[in-house]
Amino acid sequence: MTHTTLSPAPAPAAGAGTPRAPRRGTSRALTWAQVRSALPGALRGLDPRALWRTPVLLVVEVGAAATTVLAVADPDVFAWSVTLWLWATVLFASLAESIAEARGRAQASSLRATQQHTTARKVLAPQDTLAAGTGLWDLPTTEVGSGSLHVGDVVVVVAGETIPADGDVVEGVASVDESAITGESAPVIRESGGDRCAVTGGTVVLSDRIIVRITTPPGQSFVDRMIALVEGSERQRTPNEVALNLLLTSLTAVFVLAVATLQPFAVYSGSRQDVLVLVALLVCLIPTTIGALLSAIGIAGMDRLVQRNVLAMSGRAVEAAGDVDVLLLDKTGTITYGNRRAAALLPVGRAREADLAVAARLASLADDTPEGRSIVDLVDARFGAPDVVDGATVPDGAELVAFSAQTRMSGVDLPADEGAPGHAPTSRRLRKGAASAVRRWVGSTGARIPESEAAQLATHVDAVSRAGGTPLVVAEQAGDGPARVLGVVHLKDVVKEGMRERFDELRAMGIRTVMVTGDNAVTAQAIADEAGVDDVLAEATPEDKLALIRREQEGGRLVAMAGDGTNDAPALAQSDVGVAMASGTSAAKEAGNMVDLDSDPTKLIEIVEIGKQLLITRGALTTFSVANDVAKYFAILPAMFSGLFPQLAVLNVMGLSSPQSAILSAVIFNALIILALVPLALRGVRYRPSSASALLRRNLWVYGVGGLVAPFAGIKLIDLVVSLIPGL
Ligand SMILES: Nc1ncnc2c1ncn2[C@@H]1O[C@H](COP(=O)(O)OP(=O)(O)OP(=O)(O)O)[C@@H](O)[C@H]1O
Ligand SMILES: [K+]
Ligand SMILES: [Mg+2]
Repeated sequence: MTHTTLSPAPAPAAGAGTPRAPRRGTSRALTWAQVRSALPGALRGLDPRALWRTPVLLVVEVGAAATTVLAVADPDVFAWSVTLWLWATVLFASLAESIAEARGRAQASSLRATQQHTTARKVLAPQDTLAAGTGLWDLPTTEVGSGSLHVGDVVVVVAGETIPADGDVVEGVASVDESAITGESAPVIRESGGDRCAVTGGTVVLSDRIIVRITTPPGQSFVDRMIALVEGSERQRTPNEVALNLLLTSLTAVFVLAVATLQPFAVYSGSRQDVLVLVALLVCLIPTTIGALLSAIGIAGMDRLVQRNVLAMSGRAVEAAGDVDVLLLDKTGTITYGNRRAAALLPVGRAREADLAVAARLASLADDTPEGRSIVDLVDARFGAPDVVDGATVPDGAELVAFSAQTRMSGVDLPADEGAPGHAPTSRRLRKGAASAVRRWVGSTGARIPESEAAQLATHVDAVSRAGGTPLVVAEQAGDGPARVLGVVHLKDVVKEGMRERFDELRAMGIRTVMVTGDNAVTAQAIADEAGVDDVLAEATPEDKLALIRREQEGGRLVAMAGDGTNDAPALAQSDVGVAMASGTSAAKEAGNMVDLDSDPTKLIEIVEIGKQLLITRGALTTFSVANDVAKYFAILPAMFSGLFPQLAVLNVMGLSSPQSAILSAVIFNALIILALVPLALRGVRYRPSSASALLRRNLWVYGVGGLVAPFAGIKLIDLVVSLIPGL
């Protein structure tokens, strides 16, 4: 057995190697080309069946259709100008969404490039052989197109080849270039057994070879699903969007009623109004601005996530991210690099280091986790392997005890051997695992660990844990006798760089970070101190993680979780925002609602920022839109009734040139403001970490007062131009 041993963080050497690939969609400014390419989509969006979902805009379209009929019947410059600008209003609204979708598509196409067809080397064997997942190296293979692979198929990928589809490594270790999807040039290790077994279609194996079991059918990979989402074809409205849309619709209904009932009063007081003018008034009063920009804001949020290499599977999760209170992270592979490797053997009592080595190696030969293999590697490196035990494989008749997150142990039951001369043949049971678990197991055999040994064991466990390492205690039971502890294996792991600063940032955003780990309390605390998380939950089983999340949620808090392991899957599914590391298992990725292609748990900072930005942008533009409509009221009402009530002229604070010019200017402003705000809707309102109430106050000021003032200036300016048009 040979394994590639790479440093835990294969960082590209400074000055050497390929530079970091540019982030997707480097140029984020809105260009004319984008607007032009969005035009056909915008025209399609004028279809009433498409507008049906946004009643505010449907009302504008119906109004535009009505004024068209009126203008045809009784043509004059005013009627045609209003009509034209009403159509422009609907078109601009449709254009906003279309531009957002077009930008999403551009973003997605760079992802789609990774989903090209390749040939795959499919292993030919009966289903049960494939399902076993071992001994697949020497089976015959056949070449097939990646498009014809099915879930459960098993393929061999060797150095230099592209991985044909998303899957899990079932045998082997390889370094993989994932730059096609992450833009990150440093290779990553993918290996069977552990929490780093998932591979993504389109990435390239750099060294060694692996056997991969396909986990997603072609066309339904994470990348495919994300593409469908950013392109808008599968975008479903989030509960917040639905609620806001409902509010906008009710407001619209109220104004439709108000404007409709205006006419009887007007007739009664002898100033019957043109239907044209009533339609113009209605369109100016209903919240067209936010109605037009609402879906663009949502699409742009998803789009910003893709730019940061995060694939979100639902818009709802993006919104939830904006309100997250607690972030749970698992330790190994999330806060640390997760390349836990055996570094030292610490014998206890009468056991010699060689005894411990033999037992640890035997107990690991069939342990397909990276930890298990690293123990075999360490013993082989130190003692020159198979000489220590006979044969490199577990003896016939041995029974493996696989590692589980519940038992936190693994090992092997060896059958009775011939026995040394003078000794009766005895069977042996070997276990290794978390100290508390192995102590319990030793106790269950009726053994009492002698006091001196117990003290020595505690010292070793403590020393390893304090150093942030994971101690695995090794114990042995001969026959039915009492078990004895042989010693401790020191598994070393390294905390990822920059964790402390990132957690400080999260704290500034008001988010509490909790590390949840299956490891012991001392190790957990050591790593927690080094990484700077707020809280730890140690010796946690998957059920404990789940219970912790439920507890937080019952307290009314929104929980985000970053994890990579199969044992994290239930917790990822339960949390409001579940971010699975792309390096993690497919179970974790299926359970979460986001996948981080960079496998960086602190990406949550950016995810939260984007979520907050989305919520703030929506709130700000809603405030602006409603404030705007109030101001337009002052432009139109005096114009409508000034003939009848000259006193109303006081309300004509803007000093607009004529009633017709005032009404037309308001309509034009109402249309242009949509276009003017498209860049802001796409870019999002700036977010700086600060308290929610401070943000609210600031935004009410900027967008509320701004929304009130802008129309006065805007309409006045437009009026100056419009009044030059002959015939008005
Ligand atoms: N291969 C193994 N054999 C025996 N025991 C193991 C093995 N791997 C891990 N353990 C023990 O089980 C404990 C739980 O491991 P696990 O990987 O499930 O942790 P976890 O809950 O995923 O948390 P984290 O990933 O943050 O460490 C470890 O702390 C270690 O003591
Ligand atoms: K309006
Ligand atoms: Mg884990």
